Amino acid sequence: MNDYSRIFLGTAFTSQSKTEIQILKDYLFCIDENGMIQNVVAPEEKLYTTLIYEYKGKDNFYRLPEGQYILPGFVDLHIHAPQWAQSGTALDLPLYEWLHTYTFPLESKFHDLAFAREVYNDLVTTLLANGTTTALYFATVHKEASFLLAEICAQKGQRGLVGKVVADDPEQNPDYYRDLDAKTALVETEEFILDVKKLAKSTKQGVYPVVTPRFIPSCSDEALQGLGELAAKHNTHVQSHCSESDWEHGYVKERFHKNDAFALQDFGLLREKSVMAHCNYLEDKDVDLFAQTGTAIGHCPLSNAYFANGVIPISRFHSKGVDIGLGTDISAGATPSLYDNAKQAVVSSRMLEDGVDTSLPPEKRGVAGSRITINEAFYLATAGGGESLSLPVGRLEKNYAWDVQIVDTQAKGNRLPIFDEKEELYDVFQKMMYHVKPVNIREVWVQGEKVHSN
Ligand SMILES: O=c1[nH]c(=O)c2nc[nH]c2[nH]1
Repeated sequence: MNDYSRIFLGTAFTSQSKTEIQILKDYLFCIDENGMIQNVVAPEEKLYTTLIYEYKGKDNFYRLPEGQYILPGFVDLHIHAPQWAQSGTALDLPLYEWLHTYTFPLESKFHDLAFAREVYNDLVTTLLANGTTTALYFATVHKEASFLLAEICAQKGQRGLVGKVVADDPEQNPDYYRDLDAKTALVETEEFILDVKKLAKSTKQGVYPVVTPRFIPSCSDEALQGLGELAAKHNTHVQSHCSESDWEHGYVKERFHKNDAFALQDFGLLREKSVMAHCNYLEDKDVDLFAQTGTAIGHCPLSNAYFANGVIPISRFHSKGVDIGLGTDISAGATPSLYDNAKQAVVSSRMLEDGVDTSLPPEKRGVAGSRITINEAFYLATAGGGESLSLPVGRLEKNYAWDVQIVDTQAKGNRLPIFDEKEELYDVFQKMMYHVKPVNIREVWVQGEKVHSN
């Protein structure tokens, strides 16, 4: 007698490699009490009929209806939770002005816990409804409100990795929104790390504290150094922005006479569990340093269209062995959906390959070899995100967490354009990646628990 806490029978899609999709037609997924996938059983295996015989008709046996499919839950590798309150506005300014005119004033309001609760509750619910089961969040400089975000993730069942933002440099941050000084920032960061680690003990899917220098321009040397030490001492994840725009990349070069990657490395901030957002201006030596240290890139294609002043050569960086995942970068990217960002990642890569200035001859217009496919974008949103965080999520395989979204291609209100019962499953997959909306996402599961249904 097998003893699984749940068994799902359905057709699923998962990454086989960075560029290939594995189609698991009518497979059984056997989940244990810790919410981990214990077994993945193909119809041709002997065990298949035994398991169906044992579990069919029981409450813990789930057979997907016709037209529904299982995808891994998405991993949002870069998102500013407080900025949900301004999502869709103010995208007409360059980064520096956007931060000072709109973003810092908004984030400063998160000392108000009632406001923070309202925004964070709504955001976490919205992300789950969009199929995002894991998120790597920037909160604000406020320790209590940042902890509240971790608590809301814990309550709602999302795997949240949360950073109390550090921004202490009085030259670069307004008086109304910054840490008092480096020492206070470090003390509060350490308290935050310990509080979230304690919360994690009672949270099935896990919540994680993240050391979060906003970006080099926001932080003093003392804060950057201390944060590197805290990350090592408590073995935490680290996140920041890196080589993000002409202005930011230039600022770091002027201050340290080197690129962001090497400056961050000097402060101990490039680690196996580090994720750096954007990274559009990495040179080959920076990419090699990322690969050596295990640092990952959080690719945010929609945000990049507004603030990066260029398209990141994601295909080249991927081929150099760096882990890469996908981020919404709310609110510089104005959508909570990683489906939208996956599509944009493909589109941006195509524009980089072909070029955009039609006054140039075709052979001079673009950067050859830059395109990625929707398979690769799916990989970034799922397995790539899991690898970037060193967590067993983003794949439908034994010993991975049961973090999934169940997608209904026939949902009323957004029926996908599938007109042939015998449509190739790979075509169904592509149509899902291009057409799914929250209305299609029937259920979301994290660590073996249902956290959203529609
Ligand atoms: O897209 C961005 N959003 C931010 O909030 C931010 N802060 C520094 N650099 C940033 N980039």
